[in-house]
Amino acid sequence: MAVSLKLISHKLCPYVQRAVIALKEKGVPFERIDIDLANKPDWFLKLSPLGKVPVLVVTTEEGEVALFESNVICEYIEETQAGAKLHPADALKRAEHRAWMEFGSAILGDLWGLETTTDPATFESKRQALAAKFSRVEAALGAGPYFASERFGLVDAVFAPIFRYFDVFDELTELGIFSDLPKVCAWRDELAKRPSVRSAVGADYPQLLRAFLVRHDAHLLKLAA
Ligand SMILES: N[C@@H](CCC(=O)N[C@@H](CS)C(=O)NCC(=O)O)C(=O)O
Repeated sequence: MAVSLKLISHKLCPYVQRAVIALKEKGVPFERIDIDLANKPDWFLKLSPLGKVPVLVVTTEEGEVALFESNVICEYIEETQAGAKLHPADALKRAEHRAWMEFGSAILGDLWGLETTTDPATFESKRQALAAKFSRVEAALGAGPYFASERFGLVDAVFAPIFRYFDVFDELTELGIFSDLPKVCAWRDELAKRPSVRSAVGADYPQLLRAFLVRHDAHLLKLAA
């Protein structure tokens, strides 16, 4: 039914990257348009009710629909596109996976501010909140290599970009979030190898994220110094 898909995006955004991973896993062609979030174009503000990326513009014979909210976009891709199934067939399992996708978004809620804060106390409380959330992830993981064992799915697409964010932090300093979480570490390593993840996140990502941290004079950089 969809005639073309256009993803409005930003290179550093992990919400965008989960949608890109879903599209790549399905092998769906799409156009990616990066915008400057510090200077949002008017055409984008008209499309995006919250002024946030990603937005997936779906063009059909009937016209254009702009979808927002990354998890909704991922679900739309799963429901409408051929290719590998990214959700379990069982309704209860599928609901459980959707809950963990939301949990991934909650982790990003704690992450925002950790990378840009200049206040050590805020930094420490966010670090602890993240450590607590990842210990819940550890308890939820099975034998691996992916969230639902052998099959890569949307929960993996949500967490892979989150782990790539932490990879950059880990090059700077030891945050101690993953040290006692062997299943999380194994999952993180496995996801980093996935071709869809590598192409969604991009080889220039660490460099761009480091430049972002410098621009914000992040506390993280002071820990690393
Ligand atoms: N709940 C949204 C969050 C998206 C989001 O926060 N995107 C950030 C970039 S990573 C954004 O567009 N920020 C611009 C702004 O808030 O002005 C989703 O899942 O799509």
